[in-house]
Amino acid sequence: MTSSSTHANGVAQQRPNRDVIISVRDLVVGFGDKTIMKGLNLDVYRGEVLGFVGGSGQGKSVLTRAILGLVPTRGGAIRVFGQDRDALAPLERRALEQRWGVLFQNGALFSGLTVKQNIQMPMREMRDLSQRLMDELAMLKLELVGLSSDAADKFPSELSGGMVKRAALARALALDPELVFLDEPTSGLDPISAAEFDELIGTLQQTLGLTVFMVTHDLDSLYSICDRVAALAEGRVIAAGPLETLLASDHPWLKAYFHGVRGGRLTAARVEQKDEQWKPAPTTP
Ligand SMILES: Nc1ncnc2c1ncn2[C@@H]1O[C@H](COP(=O)(O)OP(=O)(O)OP(=O)(O)O)[C@@H](O)[C@H]1O
Repeated sequence: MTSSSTHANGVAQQRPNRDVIISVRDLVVGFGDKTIMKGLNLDVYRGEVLGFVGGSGQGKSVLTRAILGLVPTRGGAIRVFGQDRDALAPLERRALEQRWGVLFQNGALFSGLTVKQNIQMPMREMRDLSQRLMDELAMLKLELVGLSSDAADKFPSELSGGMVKRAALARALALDPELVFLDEPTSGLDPISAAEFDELIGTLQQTLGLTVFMVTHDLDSLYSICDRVAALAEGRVIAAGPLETLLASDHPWLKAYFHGVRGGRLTAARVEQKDEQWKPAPTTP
């Protein structure tokens, strides 16, 4: 089931159909005597960019890592592509993990490897490819994320912050995933680089048909590329839906986030911008 909608940035696009790609039910996660997720529920639909927001330390990264199977859960169920990874045999789990790519916070590139070697790391682990083919694929991935071939033989320390993010995105795309997890992809970037990175994610999502789960603090990203937003507070998803729905919420955290001192300025500016777009074109006499 698909229908057309308008992206937050005004670009017409397909609304995500209702195929659930990630389903989280009654999830409980904790460390020691601290419970972080207290019965969390969330659905992520095929072909959408879901922005996941929440205060610092609320558990956004923990949820991402729980979905990826990197932290143990204490209760509930997580299904990705309809499969419960804990119930899978090792080979099936490996096949499932090849269907997603991850951009960890700050890129998490291996500092001792060049960009090309970083991109080839998942290929080496998961595929049996010749070096020549891996070299060609690495160059394609670099081009896809807007990096020149000169970047291939550089080490992460020789790259700018924006280039690190792009190289990390290229690595996340190494195995042609259907689903991509992005943990604060624009953090640490200046506003221009952040906007360019948002645009890149939006373009890739549309051209490659990706489903994107994006943890972010960046209000601009929510406005420009997210189809839906989910908000985390007190161990649960307190709201999920189009940004307009969250903007209208009375929940104290959402009100503070979107209409507080910093968020309020951006929200007002964006609403004004949208009003401008909605004005009818002037008629010629
Ligand atoms: N391996 C761990 N062991 C113990 N506590 C942990 C572990 N990983 C995360 N936590 C705790 O879980 C809580 C949530 O952390 P998480 O990194 O998910 O927050 P976040 O919402 O992503 O924050 P931020 O926006 O600041 O990145 C924090 O209190 C953190 O200290």
